[in-house]
This record gives sequence, C-alpha cells and structure tokens, in this order.
Amino acid sequence: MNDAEGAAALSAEALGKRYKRGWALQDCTFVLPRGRVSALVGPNGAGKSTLMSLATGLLSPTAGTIRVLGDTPGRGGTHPRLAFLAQDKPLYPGFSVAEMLRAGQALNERWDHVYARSLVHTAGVPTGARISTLSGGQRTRVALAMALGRRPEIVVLDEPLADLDPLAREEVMQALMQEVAETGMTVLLSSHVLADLDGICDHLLLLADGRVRLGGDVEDLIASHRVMIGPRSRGEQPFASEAVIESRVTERQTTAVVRRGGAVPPEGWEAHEPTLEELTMAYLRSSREQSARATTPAGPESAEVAA
Ligand SMILES: Nc1ncnc2c1ncn2[C@@H]1O[C@H](COP(=O)(O)OP(=O)(O)OP(=O)(O)O)[C@@H](O)[C@H]1O
Repeated sequence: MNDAEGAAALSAEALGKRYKRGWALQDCTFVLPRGRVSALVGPNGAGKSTLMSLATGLLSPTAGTIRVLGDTPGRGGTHPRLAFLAQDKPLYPGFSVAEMLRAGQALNERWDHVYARSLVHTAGVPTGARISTLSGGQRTRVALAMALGRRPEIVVLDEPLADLDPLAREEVMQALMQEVAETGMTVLLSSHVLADLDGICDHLLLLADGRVRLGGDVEDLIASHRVMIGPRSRGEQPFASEAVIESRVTERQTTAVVRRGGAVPPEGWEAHEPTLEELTMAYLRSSREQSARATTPAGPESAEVAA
C-alpha cells in the first residue's frame, strides 16, 4: 500500500469486475480522500452499483484491488467502520420504525441510538408506523438513520436522493454535511440528479462504460475547464481538438467545454467556469458519443480503407 492509499477512504488500482455477460468495470484506478463528500456519477449501467458492491465486500474483484480505510473488503463481511445504503433500501417490512432502530442497536456495537432517533424525528417519520406502510421517501429516511446510527467513518449511499422531495433532499444533504464537518465522516454517494451535487460534493468520480472518465477534486476540475460560447459555426473550431471535451451548435451559438490549458477565448467568444453540472454533462455526452462510435458497425468507407 502506498501513502496515498493509506490516507484514502477508498482507493482502487486497476480494478475490474466481470459478470457472465462481460466487464462491468475495467481498469479503474482512483483515490477518494477521507473526510470529504465524493460523488459517483455515470449513465445507467456505467458500473456505479458494482463499484459500491465491491467497496462493501458484497462482490469480489475479478482484477486489480480495492481498499476501504486501507483494508481489503470482503474478508469477514462489510468493513466495521463502513455503512452502506443500497438502492433498494432493505428494511424489515413487518417491523415498526422503533423496532427497526432497536434492531440496529442490538446488532451494532457502535450504535448511537439518540442520533438515529433524532434523524427519524427530524424527518417527521412516526416511530410507531410499520415499515411496510411508509412512503418511499420515509423509508429512505429510516434506512439513512440505520446507516448513520452506526456512526460509520465512511458511508456509501447508492442513489439516496432518488425518491425524496426537494425539501427532504436538502435536509438529507444537510445532515450528511453536518456529520462530515463534525466527525470527519467520508461520504460516497451516487446520483443522477447532478444539480443536487453542486456545492455539496468536493470530489468527483465519473464512470462511463465501466471506466473512470473523470476524477478528482471538484474545485480543481472546475478550474481546469472552461465553457466557451461563440458564434454559430459548423466549420473549424478555434480550439485544439484534443482540448475540446464536447461541443454543441444550436441555431444561435456554439458552446464548447474545453480543457483550460491557457485557452484564451478568441475574438467574439466569451468564457466562464463550468458548474459541476455543466462539466459532468459535457463528459457524459462525450462518453456517450465515444461509445456510440465504438459500437457503430464499420461502413463501406472503412472497409475500403482496411482493404
Ligand atoms: N448481477 C449481475 N449479473 C450480470 N450483469 C450485471 C449484474 N449486475 C450488473 N450487471 C451489469 O453490469 C453493468 C453495470 O451495472 P451497474 O448496476 O453497476 O450500473 P449502474 O451504474 O449502477 O447503473 P444504474 O445507474 O442504472 O443503477 C451493466 O451492464 C449491468 O447490466
């Protein structure tokens, strides 16, 4: 283990996972720092849940390594200092909320009952209600209390915001940020709602087709890119092609997301820093175009070239 891996909450080196149908993750190398909120984003089927299952030891890698707080997951179950909130939020449907919390207390040495109860109270979920009668959003809040009640050092949340209303999303993110600030807890959360991540996540890991397409400190990533807006033009663009992540032409203008690399906006163009959403959308669209090109059958022209 090197120094960076030792200081990391989660790290992977050439990590790969193959199912019967093929590779879900390939050659993934990254380091997620401790005490930060990291966002895991990517299109459907990108490998996010697979990565989370590897981190929690529910799956084993086919290739490479993954480490949680410096340890290899899977030996003896989920890491004792890691809590996982799966997408399907498994809870006992026949239990009341209070019984569920008491089960959490009975099953976990590090359980903080006062804190877990306070999270459920803040969410306005009645503790006498049966789990099976709760709404999707209420179930999420109970599942979150079950995860955070363990006072984990790292919490892994698979789309925790998906069935929450906007106010509940804000409350959940605030509760997480408070934990991060007060206890140094590390959060890794996946989400398709990119707007929710702006201003909340300080680290990003973007997967597409099972590979890491973008990763790093959010401020650094934003500072190293620019959105360039200029006149509508279908011809040559004034940027080196290797600097362009994605470029779109509408009836009125051309918008390009480029690597900064000293790129000064040409005359008639304006530039601004991307938001996290603009940046991730540019990489997601570019990955989709790349994989569409890779799966397009070779046409007659390519056959001619090959011949
Ligand atoms: N148990 C499994 N057996 C076979 N293939 C699987 C299994 N689980 C996932 N896959 C495949 O692995 C790939 C990655 O799936 P995964 O669920 O990790 O993606 P995801 O990024 O979490 O997607 P989503 O955003 O839709 O939840 C997909 O092609 C999926 O079909």
